[in-house]
Amino acid sequence: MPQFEVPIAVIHPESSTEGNSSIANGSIIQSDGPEPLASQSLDAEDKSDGVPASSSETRTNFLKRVEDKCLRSYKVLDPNFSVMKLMRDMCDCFLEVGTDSTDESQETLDVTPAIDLLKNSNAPEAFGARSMPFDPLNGSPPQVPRLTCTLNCMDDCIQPDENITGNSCEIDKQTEQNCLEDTNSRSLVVVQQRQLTPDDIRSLHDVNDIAKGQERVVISLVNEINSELPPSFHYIPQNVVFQNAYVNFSLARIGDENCCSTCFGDCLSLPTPCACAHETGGDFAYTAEGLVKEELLEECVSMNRDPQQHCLFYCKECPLERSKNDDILEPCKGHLVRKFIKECWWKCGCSKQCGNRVVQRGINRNLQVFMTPGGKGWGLRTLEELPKAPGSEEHAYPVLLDADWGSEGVLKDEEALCLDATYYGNVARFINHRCFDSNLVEIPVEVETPDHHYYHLAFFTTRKVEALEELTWDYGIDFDDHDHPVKAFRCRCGSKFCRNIKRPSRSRNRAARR
Ligand SMILES: C[S@@+](CC[C@H](N)C(=O)[O-])C[C@H]1O[C@@H](n2cnc3c(N)ncnc32)[C@H](O)[C@@H]1O
Repeated sequence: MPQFEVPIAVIHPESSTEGNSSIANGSIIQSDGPEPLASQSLDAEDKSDGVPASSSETRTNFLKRVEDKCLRSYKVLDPNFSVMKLMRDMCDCFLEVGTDSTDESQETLDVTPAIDLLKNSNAPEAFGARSMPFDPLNGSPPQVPRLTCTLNCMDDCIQPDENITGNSCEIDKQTEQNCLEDTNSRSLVVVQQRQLTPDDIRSLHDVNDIAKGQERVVISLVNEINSELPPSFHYIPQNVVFQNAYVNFSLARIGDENCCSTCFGDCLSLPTPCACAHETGGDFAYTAEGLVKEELLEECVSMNRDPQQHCLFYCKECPLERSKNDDILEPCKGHLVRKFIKECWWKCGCSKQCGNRVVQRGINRNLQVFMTPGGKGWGLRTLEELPKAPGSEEHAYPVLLDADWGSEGVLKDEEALCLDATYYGNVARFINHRCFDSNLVEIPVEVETPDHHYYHLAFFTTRKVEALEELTWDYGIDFDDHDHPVKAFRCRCGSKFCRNIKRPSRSRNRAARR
């Protein structure tokens, strides 16, 4: 059973969850091209006679770049020659020229020769525009520093903001013909609306790798459904403590009984399991292939699907109930006593490649963020077949780390932790909910500290998952609990066990533990 640890998020006190439940719409998609330019407008007028010297220079520079590119790319123009590619190259060149330039006075750059080239090319296919940076704050259509890089002649056919989407947009042959026939407006437009703030830049998404190289694998993003942009958030591969969250890591808290300082190499190859297997009953949680062992996995799946059959504990004063705005404090609805996995950590003597270090090594599966066709927004899918139980860590929908509340007596509000990937998170923030028969199950994993108060939530596949299948997780939402600090949505999971349609009585208990 393979594992992949995904979600990473910001840890904050549970009480600050309120108001964070919705994920901001709109975001930035950044192509692998250059960063947004300083003020540049490449307008439609033919100013070949009166262009300012700086523009003339830029124009020459631009044309040379296009020519160089064409020479490199189109030495032999074969029957498959694509105008689309040429258009993309043109956009690239504009961006490069604009980025190179420091002259803010230049406002126009005539590209008539390039468009003439297009006119003469008998373009066999539709035009397209590249993905561009977008407004992370306001969503679509983009409002902030952005590049609008498109043919003016498209304006008659398409609203300007429709020209650029998260991916690319196309216009039909008639539109293309109209464009080619339009002799009055034949240039590219690059418009700057305002300067990017450092925060804008940090939250730009690279569609080729939204993790920006911070994971062991690249994680691409595609939208084949509509023009919606990904939400604005900062990708972080590790949890970060936010606000005044009560998280205390210290070597001193890891006692000798909780680590294997005398181990060497791979703990899984020891004839007798070391101290790090105590948490899982004296046997390691993982197989030599890095998968969660079947028995543990089945138990965790059963716990999620049928919590009533498992041990629940009830807080004297439940922080979850306290966080609701009710006048009367409702009794605790119960929390599952969960199974933990404990990995080897800093104080252990084994190697970093030890088989009892899986979640801490990060994502190693080929995953992709994609726009779901069923109205659930963005989702996460695997690009490769996953056997039962590959895992990945941490996540998205705000989750209470309540697995050990029972042993903590009366918990102060600031001690109750919540994983929230609304603004900072990893790819697991895109995992959508599926009632009951989801293909992922979450298991708490200790990596830094043995206190069960702070832990990672790792996702493991509950069955074999086909390539391109969406990865889903049962959030355990009680769709009828309107007081819950994290507001539910209208579930479109498509499961025949969907609790948003017919709600079995057990769901209230499930929801209560999150
Ligand atoms: C953790 S995010 C998942 C990623 C999200 N789809 C997005 O586009 O960013 C959780 C949100 O996704 C949507 N969502 C997740 N599962 C859903 C489902 N089964 N039906 C409808 N919406 C869902 C809800 O809006 C929910 O608040």
